[in-house]
Amino acid sequence: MPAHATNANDPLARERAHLSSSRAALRAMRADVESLDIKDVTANWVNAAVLQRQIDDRITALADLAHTPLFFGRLDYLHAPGAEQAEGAEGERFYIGRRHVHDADGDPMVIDWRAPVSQPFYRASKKNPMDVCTRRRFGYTGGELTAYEDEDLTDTAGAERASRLLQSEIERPRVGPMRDIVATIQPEQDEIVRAGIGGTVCVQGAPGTGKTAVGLHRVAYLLYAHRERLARTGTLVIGPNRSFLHYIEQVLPALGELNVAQATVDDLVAHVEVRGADSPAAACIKGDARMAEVLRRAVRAGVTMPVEPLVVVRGSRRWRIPAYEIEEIVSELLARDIRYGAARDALPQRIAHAVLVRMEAAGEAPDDRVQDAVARNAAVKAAVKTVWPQVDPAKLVLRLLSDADFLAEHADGVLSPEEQAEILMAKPARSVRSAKWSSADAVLIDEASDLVARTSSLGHVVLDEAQDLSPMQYRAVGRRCTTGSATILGDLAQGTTPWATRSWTEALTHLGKPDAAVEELTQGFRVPREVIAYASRLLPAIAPELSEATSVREAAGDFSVRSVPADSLDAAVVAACRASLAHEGSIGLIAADSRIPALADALAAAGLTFLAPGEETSDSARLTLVPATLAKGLEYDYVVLDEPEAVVSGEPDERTGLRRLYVALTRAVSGLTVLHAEPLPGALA
Ligand SMILES: Nc1ncnc2c1ncn2[C@@H]1O[C@H](COP(=O)(O)OP(=O)(O)OP(=O)(O)O)[C@@H](O)[C@H]1O
Repeated sequence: MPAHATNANDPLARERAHLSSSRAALRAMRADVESLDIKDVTANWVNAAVLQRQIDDRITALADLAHTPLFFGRLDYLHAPGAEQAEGAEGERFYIGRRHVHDADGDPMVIDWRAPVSQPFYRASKKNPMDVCTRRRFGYTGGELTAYEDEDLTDTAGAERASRLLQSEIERPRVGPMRDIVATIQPEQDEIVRAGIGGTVCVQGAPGTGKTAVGLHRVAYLLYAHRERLARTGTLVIGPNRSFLHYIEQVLPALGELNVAQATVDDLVAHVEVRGADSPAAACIKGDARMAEVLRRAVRAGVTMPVEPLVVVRGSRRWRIPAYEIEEIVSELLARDIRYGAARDALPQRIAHAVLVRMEAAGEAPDDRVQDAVARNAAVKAAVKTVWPQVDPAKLVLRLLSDADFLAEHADGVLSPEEQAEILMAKPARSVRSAKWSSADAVLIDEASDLVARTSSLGHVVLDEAQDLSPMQYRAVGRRCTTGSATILGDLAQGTTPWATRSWTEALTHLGKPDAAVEELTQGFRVPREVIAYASRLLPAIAPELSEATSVREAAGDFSVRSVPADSLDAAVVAACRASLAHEGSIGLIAADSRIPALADALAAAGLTFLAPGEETSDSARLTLVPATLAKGLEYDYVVLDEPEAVVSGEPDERTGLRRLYVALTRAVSGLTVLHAEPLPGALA
């Protein structure tokens, strides 16, 4: 590998020249956009504002970030693949980067990693070279191109060699928020990233196998391949909590995608303010898919068959529709698979039609306007109001949860009397506003809302840490992608809710995508070998069907488990944090939620400043104090884990406790120190 570029014949010097001219081209592209004058092309201020926003987004997307290399790879093909594959570029050689860059003539200098021509960069092998003869990877130090590495894919005799640049990228210490992995996406990951938009993909993967990374890159890929369609229909990334969303929020913008919404499941169903909490037993029942049937019955329960005929007066004439005829119309609407609200909206026209039939029979010739007028007639409106009353979803759920008879009527044969008793409010609330709603209640209201009026569907939804969702929550996510597709990411071993997913097939059924393919990722990129082996001792107790993850990290982790006297635990934890701070990278002190106040005091007394999860670590603030319940999905270079037994006993049952511990044990990239005063949980010892 060339050490340093000295002259123009040096390949590294030539690559650097290509880098600087590509950068210049990118600056020119940005300058072009900045100089656009939209005054003359927009008719009104609304258009102007929309256009200006698009322009601002584009200017942001075109920023040349000093520390993110403009290209990270080069492919030399045996035959020119054609401009159609390569963003208009001709020839056999392509530079692969985060974004497309072209010169003043419009000729591509850097090809987007998502273009078809870039795919062999991730997938080609000596066994299947995909018409590529050389794959070149570039190494950067602080934004400077400093190295390259070639793989000759035509040399089928030579063995596949692990790439040093790839390895050093994987082993790089972590600081700050999550970053993209475009330069090093692995073949098994790339298959998921580039899977077609039509199908839903579900990924089971052990901690650190790149599920989150893959999900985010998949959104970026789909936005590239189906830009217009997704601009219309929208994309959404769903994560478990705010701190997690903060941690991942910069990945897509770094890939040039600024318009992907992020939310938690609670955000999606925020019809009411959540101020209460359920017992685990009540939450399990409220999250059970059987609740959908209870709600369906309750929503339609208000529909009553008329007993009186309907009389519509028009001018000097009276038109009489007998009760049985309205009953027929109502029965027909009930039998149809349409939303309660849509059926209610259709009812006046159906009744008006019956009136019109009579008018015609009497020799009149009414037109559409007459039908509309009849539909708006006060008598028709009044009939609709009694026969098919309006449903307020929150009021309906409130009634179900506070009126034992109403619940019994609609849960009959669905929920046992004990289950019904469990979900009834101890103190029935007077109104929707004053009720102490729980987050499971909000999901019920969302289901009821969808029974009344269809929830609009997005083009693609990525659901991360899916294993924690209840069946009712899967349904809530599923109705947001009925006409689109989804990427479901999770790990059954990390399910820490009492209703955690037992099987992906079941989850996908609740989601409404029973035919989705389930893929598995097994190569771990985060956790050192020794640490993952230690954490995997818990697998027989928490997810016996899953196999242990491997680790692609070569660097041996710093790993120790130390027993200390109870009265010196806090001091030992502080000392371990201090020792970890001697290394570069981020440090996470993970502890049972109940231990957080004591540890916060101990850190403060020792003069160590610390952050809360989700707050951005930086070179000057690298220590985060993490309650075990917020550790999911996050990672730190060095982790200090306080008192495992407290993490386990902080949960309602042992299996959940051990799963919480499994999550905490698998956050470390370079080192893990476990400190305990109580005996370690049996499954670990
Ligand atoms: N191909 C790759 N190249 C380099 N780094 C990678 C690659 N895949 C994943 N990583 C890194 O490994 C770490 C773990 O990835 P990620 O958080 O996506 O895993 P996960 O499967 O979602 O983990 P968890 O189950 O713990 O939430 C991240 O730092 C990610 O950037």
